[in-house]
Amino acid sequence: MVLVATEPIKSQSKTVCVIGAGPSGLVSARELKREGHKVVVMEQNDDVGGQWLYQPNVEEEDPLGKTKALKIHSSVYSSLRLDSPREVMGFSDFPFTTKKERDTRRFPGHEELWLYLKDFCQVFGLREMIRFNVRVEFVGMVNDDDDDDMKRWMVKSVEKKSGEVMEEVFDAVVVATGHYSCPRLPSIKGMDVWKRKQLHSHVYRVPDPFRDEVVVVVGCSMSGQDLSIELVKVANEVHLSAKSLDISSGLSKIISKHQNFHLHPQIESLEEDGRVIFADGSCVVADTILYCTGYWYKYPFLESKGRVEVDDNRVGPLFEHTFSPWLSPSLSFVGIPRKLIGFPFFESQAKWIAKLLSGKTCLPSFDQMMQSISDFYSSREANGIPKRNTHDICDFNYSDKYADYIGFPHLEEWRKELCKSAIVNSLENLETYRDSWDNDDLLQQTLQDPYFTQLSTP
Ligand SMILES: Cc1cc2nc3c(=O)[nH]c(=O)nc-3n(C[C@H](O)[C@H](O)[C@H](O)COP(=O)(O)OP(=O)(O)OC[C@H]3O[C@@H](n4cnc5c(N)ncnc54)[C@H](O)[C@@H]3O)c2cc1C
Repeated sequence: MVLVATEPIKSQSKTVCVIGAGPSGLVSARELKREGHKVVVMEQNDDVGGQWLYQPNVEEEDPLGKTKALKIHSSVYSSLRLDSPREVMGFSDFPFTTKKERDTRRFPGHEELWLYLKDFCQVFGLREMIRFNVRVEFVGMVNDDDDDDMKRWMVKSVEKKSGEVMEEVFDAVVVATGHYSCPRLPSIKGMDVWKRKQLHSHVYRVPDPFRDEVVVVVGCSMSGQDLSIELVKVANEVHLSAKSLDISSGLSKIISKHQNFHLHPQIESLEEDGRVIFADGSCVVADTILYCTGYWYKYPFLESKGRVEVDDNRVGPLFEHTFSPWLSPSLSFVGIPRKLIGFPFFESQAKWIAKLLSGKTCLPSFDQMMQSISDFYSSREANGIPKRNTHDICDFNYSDKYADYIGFPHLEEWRKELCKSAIVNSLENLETYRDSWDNDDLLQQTLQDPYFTQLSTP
């Protein structure tokens, strides 16, 4: 498509509020700083890392996450290891290499990624831009009636310890608040009358509380599989309820290895006496139901007057999952797409936003952005992809197309190959794929790539 660009914005340096100091917010702060913008990052936690800042104490959190204000951001559990090899995860000029006396595994535990993000902050001098323990409670336009393309934004925040409220106006806001914190629950008959323990994986940390229990795990995606495999070692029985019984051979192998591990179809109903009845008529009396059923996108602080809304987990309308046609370039979102190689993609989003704000590039016209969004929705619908999966992008061509908008290099072929290889391995050898790598040639080629020998400089 030939794009008719809107006028580049005039002034070079902007005041920008980035909300969130997870991977998306950190790389946004770096790119904005590099472009000469004045950046304030507001982070509700007391350190950087987002999901990767492990929060072990979940006692105060509502186990089903139904309450309005969640206290805990991270959904990471103690034993979690990355599901993609470390080599594919790093930002373009800051490889996620191994360090002495750290977790040097190819699929390291979560703490290693948190340390990588802390190193990233240190090397690029990001900490001084971050206000910790500051929660953003309101973001709204201050000049909505103006025709001015460049809206300005009121950001109201609360310092969590002192309760001090701040109101500030910024030229632009980058929303980088993540989307794996607000539990999404299925609607199951009898859920409200089932009196035993029900919780969402958001508050699962360790297997011990489930020792000797009968546990029903609902949902068979990565967390559902990982947690079932962990629980089967301590629980009396684990019953995994999946939408489809057509599971990977890797999962089948594990189920057949354990006599106390059972696969079921979806739950039909929950009964007051503790029974869980499945769609095929089978039934168990369970102690606990653990919902591994995903998360909602949520922006409770954002007052966009209907210009960006979440409808059935679609955040929109957003051009390329990043820009609202009405509110760009002063309002943008980083980190919305799921299932792509995350960090390099967040980096390309951040670069685009930073260059737009400094007027070095521009967006297509309003009509073109709306048309592109509409075409995208139609093509997803034609392919039978439900609205709630709008932001699931499993296609490397998409990240390449995205990179082309700003002249960011395409993902290296080795990254794509490593990623695909890990997926194939996990489908076959779910229990062992993180520790046994059967494609040594590919790995050797990868490690010779200049990416791993370049120096990371701010
Ligand atoms: C269990 C689990 C396993 C995962 N495994 C992998 C994996 O193996 N590989 C992978 O690439 N990805 C994985 N992910 C995805 C992970 O979310 C991304 O890697 C990454 O953390 C997304 O970064 P982000 O910065 O967009 O969001 P987050 O990491 O969620 O960071 C958002 C930040 O915004 C802050 N924030 C939110 N609201 C506010 C507010 N109102 N005011 C101030 N601050 C706010 C939060 O405190 C947080 O620090 C996993 C996710 C989960 C839950």
